[in-house]
Amino acid sequence: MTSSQDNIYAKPYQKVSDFQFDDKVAGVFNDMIRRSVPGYGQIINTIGDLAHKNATPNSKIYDLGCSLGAVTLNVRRRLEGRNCQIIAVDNSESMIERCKQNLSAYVSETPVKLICGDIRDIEIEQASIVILNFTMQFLAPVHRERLLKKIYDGLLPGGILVLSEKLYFEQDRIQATLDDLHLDFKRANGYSELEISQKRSSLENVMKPDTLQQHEERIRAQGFDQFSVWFQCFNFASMVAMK
Ligand SMILES: C[S@@+](CC[C@H](N)C(=O)[O-])C[C@H]1O[C@@H](n2cnc3c(N)ncnc32)[C@H](O)[C@@H]1O
Ligand SMILES: O=C(O)C(=O)C[C@]1(C(=O)O)C=C[C@@H](O)C=C1
Repeated sequence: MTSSQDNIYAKPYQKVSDFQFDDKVAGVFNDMIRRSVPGYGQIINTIGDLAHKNATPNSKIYDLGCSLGAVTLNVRRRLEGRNCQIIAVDNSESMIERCKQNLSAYVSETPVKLICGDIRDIEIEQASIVILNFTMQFLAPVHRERLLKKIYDGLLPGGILVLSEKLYFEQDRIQATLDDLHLDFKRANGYSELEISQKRSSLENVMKPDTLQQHEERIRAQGFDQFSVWFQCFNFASMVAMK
C-alpha cells in the first residue's frame, strides 16, 4: 500500500480545524496511522490470524471504518476456500476510492463489497467476524451502544467482534504516564512538538476515547459471552468479544 509522508500538521495554523478523514488525510493515512498508533502493524496481522481461526464457511466478515483497506487486505488473504464475503464500509469517499485501488492490486477468490456509507446505517447479518479497528472512537458516544447491539444481533452464534481503540484512564497518573509514552512514540517516529500539539487540538472534538471498563461493560451488556483485551501498548488496545 503506497502512502506519502504525513506532514499535515508540520506548518503552524492560526486555527486548527477539526480532524476529518478527507482527501488530504487519506493520501497520507498509511504513514500517519503507523507513526501514530503503537502496535498497528501487529494488530493488523493478528486480525488476519483471528479471521483465519474464526471465519466460518459461507459467512460474512465486516470491516467497519475500513479506511485504505489494511484489515480487509490482510483478512482476505487468510480465508482460502471458505466461500466468505467481506463487507468493508467507510463514510469517507477519498478513503473508499483509495481502498478500491488497493484491493484491485491483488487477486483473490473472496469477494469484497465496498460500501461508502455510515456504519450506523448498514445492515449486519450472517457475520462470523466484525472488526472495528480504531473506528468506534470517532462515533459520538451516544451512538456506540446501538452499534454494538446491531453487531451482536448480526453475529452468528460463536461469532467474534474485534474492537481496537485508544483508551482513556480515570487514574490520573496512569493517564498522564501512558499518554506521555504515546507522545514519545510519536516523537521517535519523527513528529515535531508542533505536529503533535496541532494534531491533538484537531482530534479533541472528534475522537472521544472510553475507559476499558466502559468498553467491557457495554460489550457484555449486549449479550457477549466472553471478553478480553488481547493487545495493549500504552493507551491503545485491541479487544475481542465472543457471542
Ligand atoms: C482510524 S480510521 C480506521 C483505520 C482502519 N480500520 C485501519 O485499520 O487501517 C477510522 C475510519 O473510520 C471512518 N469512519 C468514522 N466514522 C464513520 C462512520 N460513522 N461511518 C463509516 N465510517 C466512519 C473514517 O472515515 C476513517 O476512515
Ligand atoms: O491519538 C492520536 O494522537 C492519534 O493520532 C491516533 C489516531 C487513531 O487512533 O486513529 C487518530 C487519528 C488517525 O486516524 C491516526 C491515529
